[in-house]
Amino acid sequence: MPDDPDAFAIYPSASGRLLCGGCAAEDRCRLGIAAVDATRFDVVCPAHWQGGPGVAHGGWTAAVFDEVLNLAALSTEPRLVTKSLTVSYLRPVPVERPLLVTAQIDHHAGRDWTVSARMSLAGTPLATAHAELRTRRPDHYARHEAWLASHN
Ligand SMILES: CCCCCCCCCC(=O)SCCNC(=O)CCNC(=O)[C@H](O)C(C)(C)COP(=O)(O)OP(=O)(O)OC[C@H]1O[C@@H](n2cnc3c(N)ncnc32)[C@H](O)[C@@H]1OP(=O)(O)O
Repeated sequence: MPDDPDAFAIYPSASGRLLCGGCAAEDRCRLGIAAVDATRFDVVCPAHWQGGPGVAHGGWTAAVFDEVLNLAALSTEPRLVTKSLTVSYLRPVPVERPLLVTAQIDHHAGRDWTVSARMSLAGTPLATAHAELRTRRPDHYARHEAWLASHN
């Protein structure tokens, strides 16, 4: 745990990838996301995220959206958290097939962001998502740790 948890921010890894705190040490995205640019992502659902036969777990799809929706705003604001995330599951998402996810910023004012994304296979939409992001307060993680300590 760093001395100042609020110093945490996403920076390019050794290989130039933008990775979350859980994947940075391995220098690979365990969800199977590869950025094409800030708003387009090549994604493959790893087989171990299978929910039904040959089909992605819905939690994997939501996690991918959470990641890319934050990535879409990250170049403008590196200190974001997700306030809400809504996913519409339109068709089953196959594992181990090349998917495209596109994301965009719909609105930004002050600390509030609304963003949306779409996951598709060969041009057919499989799922869509909308999220509210918020620029975190300067003491976000310190406040969380203090709150947690008070509940031990
Ligand atoms: C390559 C990598 C790309 C990116 C990777 C990461 C992608 C993933 C991004 C995420 O998923 S972030 C993790 C999921 N999201 C969160 O954990 C956010 C949790 N929610 C909050 O921290 C706050 O509710 C939120 C920042 C959304 C709003 O807080 P605000 O301070 O702006 O509003 P408000 O003041 O109304 O606070 C709402 C309540 O939360 C409390 N709160 C806010 N921040 C807190 C904090 N930091 N610690 C403890 N409590 C906190 C606050 O005290 C208050 O409690 P009460 O209703 O009891 O009064």
